[in-house]
Amino acid sequence: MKMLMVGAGAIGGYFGARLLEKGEDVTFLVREGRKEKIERQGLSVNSRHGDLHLQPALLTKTMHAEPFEVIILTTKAYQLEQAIEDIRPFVGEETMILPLLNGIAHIDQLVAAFGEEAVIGGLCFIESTVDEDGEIVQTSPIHQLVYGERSGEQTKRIEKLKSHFDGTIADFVLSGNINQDMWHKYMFITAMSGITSLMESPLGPIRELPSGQTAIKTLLEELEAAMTAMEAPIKKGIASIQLDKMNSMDASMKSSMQRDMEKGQGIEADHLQGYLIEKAHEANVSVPVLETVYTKLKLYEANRNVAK
Ligand SMILES: NC(=O)C1=CN([C@@H]2O[C@H](COP(=O)(O)OP(=O)(O)OC[C@H]3O[C@@H](n4cnc5c(N)ncnc54)[C@H](OP(=O)(O)O)[C@@H]3O)[C@@H](O)[C@H]2O)C=CC1
Ligand SMILES: CC(C)(CO)C(=O)C(=O)O
Repeated sequence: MKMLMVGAGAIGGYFGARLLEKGEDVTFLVREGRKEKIERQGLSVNSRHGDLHLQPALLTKTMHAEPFEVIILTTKAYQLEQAIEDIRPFVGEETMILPLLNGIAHIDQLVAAFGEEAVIGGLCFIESTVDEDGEIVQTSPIHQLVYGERSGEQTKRIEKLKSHFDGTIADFVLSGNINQDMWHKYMFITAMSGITSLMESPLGPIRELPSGQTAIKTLLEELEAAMTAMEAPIKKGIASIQLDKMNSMDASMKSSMQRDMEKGQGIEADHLQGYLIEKAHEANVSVPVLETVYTKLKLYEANRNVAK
């Protein structure tokens, strides 16, 4: 099955390398800078699940290639508009588009560009980053990719995809309710990235403080209220399940947003927190902790723009 991984960054590089390790037919769509780097030094993954060093097939947007059967999108949300234009030549009638971005707003963007049928659902749980040498560093035990038809059906194409994902040294999970899974992950990451970025701390020290525990709980409750008002397909009481999850995670856990801020890079504030604030306002749901988080993120963005 011909797969195109769009982006060879923290998650694209990781899951793409794992699929290549298994022997799958994966090509990376990259931009010039990344292409030169990978051609020069290879694609290296340093992971607690085993290191990899590969020389993968690379494509840039101006090169010719036949359409791919599956295109896995792993850019940041603020890079998606350009990525949509760049992948158009590689999308055929039968192509499945599988986004792994955090958030939910990108689904409408992709459906508008490629149609309802082309877009399947996806998300991932992994703690991964690209270091200063361009190598991928994957740290925590979890390295899970969840995917499925947004209709919830077990179609032939999703079964085929499963047969190619199965057996990879990473946890590829076919979901029968990917819409709900994506909303739950959206809630989780909005809180997790929000609180760790606001406090500039890994999760452990925040949640050990009673006030930190209250802040996380209140934020999750605000998110559940906003999503409920939006009629998102979430489980009732999910905020408390996610609080338990955050309390059971490794104390050293950081969010990718926080790591990006530490590196002075762009962040997905509007795609994650901003989108939900807009929807909460439309539904008259009050979200003061979420707004506090968002203010911090917007100040970071403003200072970063001044420093550029
Ligand atoms: N990192 C993590 O642990 C997790 C991240 N996520 C989510 O996954 C998504 C990706 O994050 P992450 O992997 O950290 O981001 P990275 O910045 O590490 O990787 C994004 C990659 O996409 C590439 N890219 C951007 N636009 C294009 C394009 N038009 N064509 C080809 N390549 C392109 C970038 O290339 P270039 O090198 O040229 O800039 C970069 O290598 C985000 O939505 C994030 O929230 C979800 C779970 C965990
Ligand atoms: C919280 C985590 C690491 C879980 O996958 C994540 O999604 C992120 O930081 O973007």
